[in-house]
Amino acid sequence: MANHDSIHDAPADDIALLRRYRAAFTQSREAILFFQHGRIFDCNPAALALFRIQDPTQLAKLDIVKLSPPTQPSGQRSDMESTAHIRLAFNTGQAFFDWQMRDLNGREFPAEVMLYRLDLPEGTVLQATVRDISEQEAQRQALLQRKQDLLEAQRIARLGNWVSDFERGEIRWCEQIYQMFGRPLGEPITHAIFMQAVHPDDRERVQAAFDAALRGAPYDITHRVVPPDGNVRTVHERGQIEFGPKGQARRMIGTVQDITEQKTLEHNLRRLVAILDSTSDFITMHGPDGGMLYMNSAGRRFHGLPAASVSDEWNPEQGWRRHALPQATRSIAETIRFFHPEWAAQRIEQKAMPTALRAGIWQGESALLNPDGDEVPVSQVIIVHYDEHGNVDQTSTMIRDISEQKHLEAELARNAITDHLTGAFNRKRFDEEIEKALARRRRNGVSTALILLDIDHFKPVNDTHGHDVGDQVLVELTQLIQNSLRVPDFLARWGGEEFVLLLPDTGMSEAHYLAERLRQLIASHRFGVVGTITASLGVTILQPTDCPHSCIKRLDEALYGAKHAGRNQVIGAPPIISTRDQVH
Ligand SMILES: Nc1nc2c(ncn2[C@@H]2O[C@H](COP(=O)(O)OP(=O)(O)OP(=O)(O)O)[C@@H](O)[C@H]2O)c(=O)[nH]1
Repeated sequence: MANHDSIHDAPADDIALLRRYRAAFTQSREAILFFQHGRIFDCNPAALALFRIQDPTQLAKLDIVKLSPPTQPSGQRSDMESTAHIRLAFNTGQAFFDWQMRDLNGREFPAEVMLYRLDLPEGTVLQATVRDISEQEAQRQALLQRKQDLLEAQRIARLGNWVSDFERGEIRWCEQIYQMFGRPLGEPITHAIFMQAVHPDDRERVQAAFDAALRGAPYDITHRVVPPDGNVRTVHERGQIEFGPKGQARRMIGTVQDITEQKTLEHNLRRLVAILDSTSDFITMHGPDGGMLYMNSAGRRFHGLPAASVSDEWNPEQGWRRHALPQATRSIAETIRFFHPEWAAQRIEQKAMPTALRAGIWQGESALLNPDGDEVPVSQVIIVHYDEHGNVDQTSTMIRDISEQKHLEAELARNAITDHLTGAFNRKRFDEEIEKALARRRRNGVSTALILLDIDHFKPVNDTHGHDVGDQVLVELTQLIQNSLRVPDFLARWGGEEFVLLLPDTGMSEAHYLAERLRQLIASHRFGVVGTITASLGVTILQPTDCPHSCIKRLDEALYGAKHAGRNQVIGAPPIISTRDQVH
């Protein structure tokens, strides 16, 4: 603009040419600037607009350095960098470079700059063509970001994509696949290299799937890969073939997903379920609403439900599935009533569940109903699992049939208080009973009687027939006595061939009468090969001042009296009354 007057001095053709150039210069959408010694002396309207130069007369004062920020994105100082480019343009005639520019309003933008050295009659000047590439740059950045996001998403999903271009005969893997297959990044890939990475045991299957895909079948296969580090991974591959117009396979596009962790989890879970299924405890799992999701084999056997395999009950996509479980197990309330007797159901609802929900676990005893409706005692553990928000996620129960244990416990308890040969109570139990009887006597004055019974001449029975026969006599005698007692009467083996009876609410004459009846019963009974035997009996009643020792002593004395008086008789103490003569 500063030099356009010179056009008038030129010949006509040149003038026409110059006008054309001038028009092109003026209308160019690219910013064109001329400068010399660092000062701009001409520029086109596009440059004025780009650099927001309002007043063209300012141009002459404008230092080229003013159109750049002090430093470039690279961190270099703009003045030093630009000097280098200008020097290059001077020396070689041109210099192309990307440059961060700044307009007079202070907006910075990236640009492509082309510097040309123009050797004109009036001296050497530089022409700068500046193209604002901020939009392209923004697009490039957005594209780069999208690519990075995609890579990141693929990395998170452990997903890689590949293309097999049959026409060009090349396979392209994304970075993820190189990593998954443990190949050096950028290595040219062939089908052979891919197959080499596939686990040897899976190669045949993968090749068959690939061949089928070439014939149009969907390529969808899970197989293992063995990277050079030897850490076997499991991948899921999916692919799709693109066919050309003549039906020829052009290329195949596919994805590879590393599902090693998922597979490991799946395997572990299957193993755990297998363990759950092999235990003899009954295990159930319930969803957040309490509906039953799973019952292990032991539970199914106990309740007479159809057996189930792990895959019937669980799969990786759907989790637990209610396989062949009764309708009535869809809610917690129904489930509890379905499996437990009423008292246990109430205990679980009112105590067990509230405790488990509060503390995460409850353990205690309850009972189950077997398919015949019989009650089976069980020990039960209820565990409540919570999710990360503190909501109930699942409830598990572990139930153990303790009928055997209960039976043993009862037997042990019985053994502790009974004589193992005769089944009568033992001395220890009698000691407790006499204490209670004495306390009762003192408290309410009700009479309690004691009878001590000793077989006469038992030694010869053993000596003649052997100890086993002697034992049998003791057992039979116990039965005989037991059968003639009332419910509250108490029989214990005092020791050897001696038995003691405690008879609540019984006075002296009544006790005497019973003792006499027993004596006659024994004397008239035939004890197998032994034939008949007799017994001597002592009788007494508890006195308010008695202690166990004093009453037993009295009883012992009465029995001694009966023995001394010739055996096979009843003696009461005190007073000493013999009844043999009365009965015979
Ligand atoms: N078979 C058997 N015999 C027992 C058992 N306990 C004690 N005896 C026997 O009972 C007999 C008791 O004998 P003694 O105390 O001499 O009295 P007895 O022969 O019954 O004579 P008197 O009591 O004086 O009439 C002994 O031979 C003991 O071995 C037992 O559990 N089984």
